[in-house]
Amino acid sequence: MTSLLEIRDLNVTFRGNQTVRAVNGVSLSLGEGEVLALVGESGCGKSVVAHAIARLLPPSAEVEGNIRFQDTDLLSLDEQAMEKIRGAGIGVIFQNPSLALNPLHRIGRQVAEPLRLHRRVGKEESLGTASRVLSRLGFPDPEAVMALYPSQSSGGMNQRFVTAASTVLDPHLLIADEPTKGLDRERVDGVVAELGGRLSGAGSALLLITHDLSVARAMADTIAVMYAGEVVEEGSPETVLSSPLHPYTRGLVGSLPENGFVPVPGLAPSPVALPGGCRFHPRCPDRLECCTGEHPPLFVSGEQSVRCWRCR
Ligand SMILES: Nc1ncnc2c1ncn2[C@@H]1O[C@H](COP(=O)(O)OP(=O)(O)OP(=O)(O)O)[C@@H](O)[C@H]1O
Ligand code: NI
Repeated sequence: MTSLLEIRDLNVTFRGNQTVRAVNGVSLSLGEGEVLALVGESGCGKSVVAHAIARLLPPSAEVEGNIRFQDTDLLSLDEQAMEKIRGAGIGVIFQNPSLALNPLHRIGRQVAEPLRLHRRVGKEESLGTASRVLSRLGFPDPEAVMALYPSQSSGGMNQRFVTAASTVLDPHLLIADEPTKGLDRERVDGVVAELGGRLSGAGSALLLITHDLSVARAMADTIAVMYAGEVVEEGSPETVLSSPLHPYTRGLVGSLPENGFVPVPGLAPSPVALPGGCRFHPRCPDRLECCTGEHPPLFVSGEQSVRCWRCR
C-alpha cells in the first residue's frame, strides 16, 4: 500500500496570552483509496489537524513534526508552492460553510470556479460539471440552485455547496471537516455516497472529520479517536466501535442513541491546563494508580492501538 499522507508526531501550540496545546504527538497515515475518520468531542483538536495539513493555521500557531503528502514535506513548503497543492492535490471542505462561500457570487459560479482556476476548463464545461456534482449531492434541479446566492439558501444547502466546490477538482486528498453536520438522514446519505464514490479513482483518499460515528462506521477503513489533542485509540471501525479498548472510546460508543445516550461523565480538559498522567484519568471509570502520574504511550493490541495503561 502506498501511503498518500503520513503525519509524524504533529504538535500544534497556539501562543498568545495563554499557551494552548491543541495537538500533541499525533501520527496518522492514510493510504491511497482509503478513508481515515477522525472522531472525538468538541475541542479535541480535529480541525486543527486538518488546518495543519492544509497549512491554513494562523501565524500564532507553532507547528512541529512532519507532514508528508505524496513525496512532499508540506511543512517546509513556501506559500506559493502550497497554493499549487491546495485544490487539486489537497481539497478541504471546511466546517463552517458560510465562511467558505463568497456572499457576492452565485452558487453555480462558486462550485465551477475551482475547475476554471486550476484546470483552465471553459465556462460552459465547468458549469456542466458543477451541475452534475450538485445533482449527485441530491439537488433534483441543479440549474435552479446554481442561480442562488449563499444568503438565499439554507445552512444545510450551503454545506453541500461547499462539498461540491471541494470535490469538482477530484483532489488526491480530500479533507472533509464535518461534511454532514446538521443534515437530515437522506442528505447525509447523498454526501456519504458522493464522498465515497470519488475513492474508486486511483490515488485518492479521504480524511473525514465527524461527530457522527455511524458515518465513520459506514465510510472509514480506519478510525482514530482523539481526546484532548492526542490519538487515544486507532483501528478498524469494526474493532474500535464494536470492541473499544479505551475507556473514552467506550464512553463515546455508549453515548450513541442506540446505546442509551449515556454521555461520558465530566468535561474534556482545557488545552491550556491539561492534566498530568493520562489526560483522561479525571473522567475515567477504570483508572489505575499509575494513570494519575504517568502519561501512557500508544500500546499496540492486535490491530488496535490504545493509549491506556490497562492495555499495557
Ligand atoms: N486560532 C486559535 N487560537 C487559539 N486556540 C485555538 C485556535 N484554533 C483552535 N484553538 C483551540 O484548539 C483546540 C482544538 O480545536 P479544534 O477546532 O481543532 O477542535 P475540534 O476537535 O475540531 O472541535 P469541534 O468538534 O468543535 O469542531 C480548542 O481548544 C480550540 O479552542
Ligand atoms: Ni472542528
